[in-house]
Amino acid sequence: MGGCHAKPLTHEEADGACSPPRERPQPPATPPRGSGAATPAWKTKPWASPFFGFSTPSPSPAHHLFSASSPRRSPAPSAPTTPARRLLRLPFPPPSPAKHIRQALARRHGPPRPPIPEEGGDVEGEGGRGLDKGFGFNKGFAAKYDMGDEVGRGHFGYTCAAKIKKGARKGDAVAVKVIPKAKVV
Ligand SMILES: Nc1ncnc2c1ncn2[C@@H]1O[C@H](COP(=O)(O)OP(=O)(O)OP(=O)(O)O)[C@@H](O)[C@H]1O
Repeated sequence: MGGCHAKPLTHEEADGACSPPRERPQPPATPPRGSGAATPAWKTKPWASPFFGFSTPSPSPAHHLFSASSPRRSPAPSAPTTPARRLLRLPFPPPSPAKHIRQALARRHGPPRPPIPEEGGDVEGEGGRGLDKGFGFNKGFAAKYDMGDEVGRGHFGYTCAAKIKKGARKGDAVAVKVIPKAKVV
């Protein structure tokens, strides 16, 4: 008959009195050295250590991290993964976010505008009037414009009144801004 005692018990007494007898874990039997035919225990038992002569009766939790069948090492193809884990598996860094920014800007501002057509150096301005880009004294400027008096000055140059000599707008009064080359650097 078992019963609990107040005095300290020896291991044998305690095992028999308060708990069912336990079996001590026995290390797996390993063949004696030199027998030759036996395979090492660490090759057949995944929890056996190749570095130590003994093995634990139950596998270590760390065993799952390193075994070939571990889901940490070879996850199943259908296993759910987090986005961060997917990024880590990419062979190259993720593409630049500039592409997404460009797409967002295109959605907001619409498609890129076509370039303004230029014909003979004239560009259609907001009012529909041609803006003469053929400026410069070296490209027939004197043949095209009849320069008048200076009407004002700015930081970069001065402005003169002029009249168009040729073309459909012949006789129109325009203002010609003259910028010295020294200011155009
Ligand atoms: N179309 C025009 N008709 C009459 N006067 C003009 C015209 N354009 C310019 N002016 C006169 O010429 C002056 C200088 O004009 P400009 O365009 O060079 O000024 P600004 O832009 O201040 O100069 P900057 O760009 O060199 O600093 C103006 O203050 C104005 O009095």
